[in-house]
Amino acid sequence: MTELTEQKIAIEFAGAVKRGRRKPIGPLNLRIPQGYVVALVGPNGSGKSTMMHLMLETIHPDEGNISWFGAAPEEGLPLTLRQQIGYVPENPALEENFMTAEMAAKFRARWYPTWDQERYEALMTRFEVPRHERLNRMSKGERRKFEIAAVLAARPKLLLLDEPSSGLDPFAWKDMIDELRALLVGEDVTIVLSTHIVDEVKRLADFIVLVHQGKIVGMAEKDDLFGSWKEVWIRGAGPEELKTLPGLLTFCEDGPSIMKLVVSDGREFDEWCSGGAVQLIKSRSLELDEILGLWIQGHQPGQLL
Ligand SMILES: Nc1ncnc2c1ncn2[C@@H]1O[C@H](COP(=O)(O)OP(=O)(O)OP(=O)(O)O)[C@@H](O)[C@H]1O
Repeated sequence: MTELTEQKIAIEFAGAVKRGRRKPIGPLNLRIPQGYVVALVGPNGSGKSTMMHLMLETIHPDEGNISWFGAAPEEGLPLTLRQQIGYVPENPALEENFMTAEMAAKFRARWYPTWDQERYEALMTRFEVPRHERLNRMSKGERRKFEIAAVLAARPKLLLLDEPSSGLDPFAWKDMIDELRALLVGEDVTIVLSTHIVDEVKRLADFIVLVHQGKIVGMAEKDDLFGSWKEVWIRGAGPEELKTLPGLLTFCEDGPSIMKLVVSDGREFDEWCSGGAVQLIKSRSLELDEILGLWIQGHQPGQLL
């Protein structure tokens, strides 16, 4: 993709800090490129939902600022922009609890000028959501399906999804992924997604932002992250020889004269290996949780921040 500096930016955090948490969240510095899917990942309590609320302006930063599509209006988010932001919260809003899905959809149709009733109907049918049930009487998954149908029907320019698949059965989960992917093809929409589901990251995200203890550890392109870090087993090199291996992250002995390594750049490793003295026994790509673990420890993947 084009360099991030040349990209249009949907949301920018510039030194934003939110206090009043057990630990302050921030300072956050982040540029979310327009038209891409950015997955916020990180342990529980690291600050992902707080970042969503800052992006929605349901809370304000105590320091620094946030801008939307290149503007940081002093008087806050203008109505016209608010109406272009769709949000699926981690826990559904209480205000709509006593409405049926139909009533809540009517309410939202008035709020969003881009509301697409046909799309809403099609999604509700596809998800098999009971239309005349009060939202607080729905199962957790049914309620979540309504939230997703309603947020997609609003055709937002910026879509904030806080653990959207929580409570969804695998069929509905696949439908949701398909719908989100379809949305990305046809429209100039930016999606920020907070998730703990590896498959969701793999299937949707363009970029991954790792959040840890209220700080942004970094932002990387998903394909770079998944493609390059590898665990390899070799014979014929000890700790001394390994000093010459570029991109070595960790190593340990794993049997007689066998070393197990994690390397950040598969190609550099292949070149290093091709000298002849070192024998490659086997290799595997790291899983996301392993990659994130190393990243939190301070090993840097190709980063954009
Ligand atoms: N309304 C609030 N008032 C004060 N502190 C809060 C509030 N909401 C969250 N926190 C605190 O802020 C920190 C970050 O919470 P946040 O919900 O943003 O994390 P998260 O990364 O979304 O976690 P999870 O993965 O569990 O959803 C936590 O220490 C939490 O206790």
